[in-house]
Amino acid sequence: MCRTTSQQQNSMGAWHRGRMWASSPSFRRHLFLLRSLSPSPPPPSAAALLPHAVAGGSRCCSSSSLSSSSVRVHAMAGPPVYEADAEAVVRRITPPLDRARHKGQAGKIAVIGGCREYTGAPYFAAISALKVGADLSHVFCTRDAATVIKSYSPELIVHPILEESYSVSDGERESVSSRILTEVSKWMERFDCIVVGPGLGRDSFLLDCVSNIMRHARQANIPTVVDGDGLFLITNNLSLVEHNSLAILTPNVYEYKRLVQKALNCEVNEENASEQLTALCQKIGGITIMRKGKADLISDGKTVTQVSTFGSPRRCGGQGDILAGSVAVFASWAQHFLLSNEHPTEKSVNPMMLGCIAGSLLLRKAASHAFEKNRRSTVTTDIIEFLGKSSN
Ligand SMILES: NC(=O)C1=CN([C@@H]2O[C@H](COP(=O)(O)OP(=O)(O)OC[C@H]3O[C@@H](n4cnc5c(N)ncnc54)[C@H](O)[C@@H]3O)[C@@H](O)[C@H]2O)[C@@H](O)CC1
Ligand SMILES: Nc1ncnc2c1ncn2[C@@H]1O[C@H](COP(=O)(O)OP(=O)(O)OP(=O)(O)O)[C@@H](O)[C@H]1O
Ligand SMILES: [Mg+2]
Repeated sequence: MCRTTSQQQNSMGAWHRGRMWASSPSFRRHLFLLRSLSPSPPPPSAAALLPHAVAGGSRCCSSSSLSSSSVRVHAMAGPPVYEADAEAVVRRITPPLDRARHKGQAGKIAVIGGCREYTGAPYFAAISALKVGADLSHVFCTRDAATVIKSYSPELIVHPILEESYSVSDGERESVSSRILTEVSKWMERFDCIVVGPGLGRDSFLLDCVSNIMRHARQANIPTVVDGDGLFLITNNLSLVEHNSLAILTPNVYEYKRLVQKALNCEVNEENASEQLTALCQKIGGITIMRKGKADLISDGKTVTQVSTFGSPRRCGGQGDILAGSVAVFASWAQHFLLSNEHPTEKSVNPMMLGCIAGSLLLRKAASHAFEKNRRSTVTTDIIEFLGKSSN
């Protein structure tokens, strides 16, 4: 009969415990966290799961060559940036299509935007939120824009309540401003996330009113995605988002440049992209920023991650609007997912980061499908058509 020594028994026990740990849900949750949000060089076993590590926003080595020394070298040029396991993030935070659920439980989103010039942007953001899987999507826009946006889609709930300077006399400003805030506040508590800025325009009176709406959303703890002209607004008044952990900024290349100039008082540094992004998040405090570009670089000032799945070579306007609407839905799903999850490690994950990761991947996949079908004639509506096929 084969007899095992106590040392062998101990090591067998450890092996069994290891196997059980490896197959346990908490181990899988651990791996998921390492793969999607690892801020520092992961242990060797987890390193193998990382598709690749990058520094300064550009790819530098493959997983097989990921060693602590390579990470150290790149860490000198800014914190290492790992490609997020965005597929895993999307799978994990997307709620099941459960027959027991009722309308609203998969999310209620509002877009604050739409003026005389721009009606496409708020429509793209709001309809994308619905197509990603939210149950209700509202748009708060000016009167001029409302009829146009309604005519694009009967699915959207459109509130024609914002006003631009040209339609308000000096004497009316205060009362109109407070009426607008009262009107939006009635709805605010119902929203899981708001998107401020797509097609908002830059009228000073309108932006003052939207500043009040942002302050109200913050008091009500509503996650807020700031995009387009919303970024113009906050760049000139950073206190609107300072230390708001529920704020997500999604700047494009020009919006990022203006933000860096204003907040850091310097120019964009491509060599040290991740370090600069981290510094920007820390300077503003508490917020999450997704710097859009060839790779979407995402940080909350503590970790930096990126999504670089190839989407499409078409750069038609409106893709950022799809992204903003999608991020809003995913951020609210991530918040619900983490709140209903007991695991302590996952409690420390930032749901706003997960929302950005998931939104970025979805847009890129949809853009890729649309380009395959439409080639150079691909436009934003073509991409929206593929949001369903690209999600879970
Ligand atoms: N169909 C629509 O209604 C659309 C409306 N949009 C809205 O349009 C508004 C303005 O957004 P934009 O992204 O156009 O913002 P900007 O007004 O900042 O940029 C306009 C364009 O000017 C150029 N530009 C800006 N800054 C520059 C710089 N420093 N150096 C060189 N070129 C520069 C770029 O080509 C840029 O695309 C936003 O409210 C946005 O949401 C866009 O989302 C696109 C689609
Ligand atoms: N050079 C690029 N290569 C690949 N993808 C890109 C590139 N630039 C942007 N993207 C993708 O397109 C998405 C939208 O980014 P973009 O910079 O076009 O936003 P935007 O200018 O705000 O768009 P919008 O026209 O809606 O305002 C980003 O998430 C990113 O994934
Ligand atoms: Mg934009």
